[in-house]
Amino acid sequence: MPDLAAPLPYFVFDFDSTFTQVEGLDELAEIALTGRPDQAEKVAAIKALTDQGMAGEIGFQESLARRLALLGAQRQHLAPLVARLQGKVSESIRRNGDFFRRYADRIYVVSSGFREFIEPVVAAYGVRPDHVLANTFTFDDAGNITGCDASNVLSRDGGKIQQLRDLQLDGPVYVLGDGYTDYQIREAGLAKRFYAYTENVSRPSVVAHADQVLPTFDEFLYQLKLPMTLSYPKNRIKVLLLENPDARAAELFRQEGYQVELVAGALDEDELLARIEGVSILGIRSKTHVTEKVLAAANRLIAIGAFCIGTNQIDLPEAMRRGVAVFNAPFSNTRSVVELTLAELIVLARRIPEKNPKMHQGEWDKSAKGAFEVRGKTLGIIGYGNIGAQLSVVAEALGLKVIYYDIAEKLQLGNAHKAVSLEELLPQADIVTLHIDGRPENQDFFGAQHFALMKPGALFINNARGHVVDVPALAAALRSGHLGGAAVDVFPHEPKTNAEAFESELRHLPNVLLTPHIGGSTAEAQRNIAEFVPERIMQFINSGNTQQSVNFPNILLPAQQQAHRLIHIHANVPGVLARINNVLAQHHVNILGQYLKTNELVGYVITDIDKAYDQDVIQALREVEHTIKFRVLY
Ligand SMILES: NC(=O)C1=CN([C@@H]2O[C@H](COP(=O)(O)OP(=O)(O)OC[C@H]3O[C@@H](n4cnc5c(N)ncnc54)[C@H](O)[C@@H]3O)[C@@H](O)[C@H]2O)C=CC1
Ligand SMILES: O=C(O)C(=O)COP(=O)(O)O
Repeated sequence: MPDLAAPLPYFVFDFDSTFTQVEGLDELAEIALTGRPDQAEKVAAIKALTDQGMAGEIGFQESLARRLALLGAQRQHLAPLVARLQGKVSESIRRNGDFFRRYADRIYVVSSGFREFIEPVVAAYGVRPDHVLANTFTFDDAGNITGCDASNVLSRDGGKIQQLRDLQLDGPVYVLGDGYTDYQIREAGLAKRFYAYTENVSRPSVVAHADQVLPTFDEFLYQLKLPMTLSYPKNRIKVLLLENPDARAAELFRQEGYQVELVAGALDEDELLARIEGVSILGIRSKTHVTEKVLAAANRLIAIGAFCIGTNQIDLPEAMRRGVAVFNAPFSNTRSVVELTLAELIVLARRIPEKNPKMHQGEWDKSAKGAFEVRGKTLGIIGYGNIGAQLSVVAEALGLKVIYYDIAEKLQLGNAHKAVSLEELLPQADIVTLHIDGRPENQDFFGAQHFALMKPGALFINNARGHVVDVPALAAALRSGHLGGAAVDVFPHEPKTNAEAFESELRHLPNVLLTPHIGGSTAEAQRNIAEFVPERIMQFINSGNTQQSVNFPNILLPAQQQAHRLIHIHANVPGVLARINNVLAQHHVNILGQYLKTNELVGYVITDIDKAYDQDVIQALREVEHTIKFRVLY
């Protein structure tokens, strides 16, 4: 870490694949060879030579000479090349352009690439031509690029070392680059530190020699406590994804620059406790329980993503008290559960769970006994939420009569009839299906007295949560023959992974269809969930938007240009907003926009303030009484 009271070190940047995302010569080859049949082959050969040179496998001069011979480029290709490179400046360098303009005196770009394309690209960032050290092309009279100026030290092996010697910089030098030749400057004793820059390409032989690895330029600025655009480097945000959400989720988080770690199954409390430290985003599905103890150990947790609908597995009030926002995917898999339920009620009505295994054993049991059409029968839906209500509409289309019961007032859809109690619904229904949520009060919601109220021969379906049904009572109702059959997708105790055995007293009962909690397990649902949840979480992290959070007051404040955004989460006690605003007033900070919303436990304030503020105000805001979490977003 430099002593920033002293003059800054000199920063020596490589250009190709560091300042820009790509290699200039590779891009030039693509432009020059456009439309030629051998384009792909030649570009591939040039790229291979670039890599060999960068990794130190062949000498730099050999790599360069061989690439130029293959190139066939002309002067007229340089303007389109510059335009292309201007659009391919590394993302984190682009967003921290102010740094380059502000410290232009201390910045050099030293590259074995070519001045003709480097100078105009870095000039837009305030880097002066005399601080660009690079090769130059040679041309023939027809404008063909014939090679490079051989008198330039950078065209030779060890060129960067010699160039740094010639520069005679009068202070410590920090080199940032992706290539072996960048490391060699440090090896030769001409740089104090070498940072392997891996935002665009990571070469093991280079990373192995680095003092530090930089996944982004934000990380460099953060480590050196230099001014930066983001308040925190995204590469420091760790995501732990459990229970196999669709691969798209990890892809989206990685695209955002986060570090992602995957665990195939669920984790129990002890296992999660061992892994939660340092995690900023935890992704789970229905099986991992996020308890008070886990939340207490989660020292960096910002958000939990439930890659499913149910959130009963999360201690939501405790998450709230700790300022951890929870998001789920309330709609993405509802259709899948509806389709499964429809399939099940027909399959049960035809007694297929009994007939199918018999067929596999060679037994031909053709009979109509106990089989019925569902048309005209009554479907009793308990829990008329997103799934229950959608099922109601589709079931009516099949010719079922629908009766439903919900503790909340719900709009009845189609010709569905509302029952005021379970006692009213159960004796009327030929098929009863549960779609209530798994809140703790619903533990053992449906028991022996409810099965007794059902019609003899009626069917029972539970695709909601295992613990809402008294399973021994269900087994007894099936064994006694009172119920005609059941389909069950969810169980009080479910295996954590596919490697564990499934135990239940429902196994081996007649006309019982058992499925391994697959109500939402379709390609469509999983893909939708894997897009929806990361999007919500990233919106929360980047802009403070808590829309559709399960446990946080929902706020959406439009982004303000030229503002800093402060996020303040506090215990919901009187006077906190006044205290926040007192601190801002005392520090003469101008508020550009502000929004407060509270729920029973927490208050959530987004404040946009003027660009100009001193650092003391941030500390003072952190110290406001009853603060749970405070973040500067940008
Ligand atoms: N098997 C699977 O793979 C899946 C299971 N689920 C489960 O299905 C549940 C329901 O999902 P959604 O319809 O999307 O949720 P939702 O929240 O839209 O609907 C739940 C409804 O149940 C009602 N309710 C809750 N407790 C009740 C009670 N004791 N008596 C009567 N009504 C009650 C609520 O008022 C609400 O209207 C989820 O919470 C989840 O546990 C969801 C998706 C997939
Ligand atoms: O969405 C839900 O609540 C579900 O029960 C689906 O759970 P899963 O993602 O399959 O563990």
